[in-house]
Amino acid sequence: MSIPPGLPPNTMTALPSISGRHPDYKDDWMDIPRTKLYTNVFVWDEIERKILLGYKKRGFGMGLYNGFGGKVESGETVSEAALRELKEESGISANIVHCGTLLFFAKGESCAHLVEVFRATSFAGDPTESEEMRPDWYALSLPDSDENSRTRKQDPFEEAAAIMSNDLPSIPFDHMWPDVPLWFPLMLSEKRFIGRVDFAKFKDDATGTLKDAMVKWWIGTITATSDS
Ligand SMILES: CNc1ncnc2c1ncn2[C@@H]1O[C@H](COP(=O)(O)OP(=O)(O)OP(=O)(O)O)[C@@H](O)[C@H]1O
Repeated sequence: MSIPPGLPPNTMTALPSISGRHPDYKDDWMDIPRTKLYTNVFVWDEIERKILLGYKKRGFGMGLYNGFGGKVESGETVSEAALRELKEESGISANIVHCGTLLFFAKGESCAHLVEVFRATSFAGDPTESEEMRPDWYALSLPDSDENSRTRKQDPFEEAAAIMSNDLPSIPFDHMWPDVPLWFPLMLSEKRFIGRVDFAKFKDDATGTLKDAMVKWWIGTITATSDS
């Protein structure tokens, strides 16, 4: 499948890719009226095997865990916005590296989120709760999938890390945006990725309420040649 509309069109072949759709969704990518630029920063410590996530206390994504980020304000670069939001929401500073570009659109909304994702493994300061986010450390791990558990069992370093594991809680993937498990493993393995996920409201069988579900998605790993 080719790179979805709305993503940087001149990106070199992005391979391999992960794509899928909801069984009840037959349409193509939705038309996006407008796009706003956002940042999202994930900070982890390779040695202590821990990752910092924030619990969103208000507004968009309230009740979910995520990296730290927000809207890019006029006059600032994307990296400046990423560092500002990280500091405002978590109290820390970090050496950030850009690793992904993700486009999210929910049916009926007036605006899509174009999210520039950054990673950092060196940082300064103590995580501090803000009005918007409550930061906490979680044990560094991959989301559960057949693929991940297969590779984990084969990797002696992962096994050793699990044995030495800290007492931190595991990453609450069930209380994060549903797209996170699609690209999180790419981010942790320091790959570069682009992707798009469209959402629509579906009835949640368990609660009977309408819930945003992923209806169409595509994530591609950017090959090394795209830098040239
Ligand atoms: C749909 N799938 C998604 N998966 C993962 N992350 C997602 C996301 N969709 C949005 N995000 C992130 O959610 C934050 C919203 O930021 P948000 O609080 O709205 O921005 P900002 O802090 O500027 O808002 P205020 O106006 O100050 O409240 C920001 O990090 C953005 O990257």
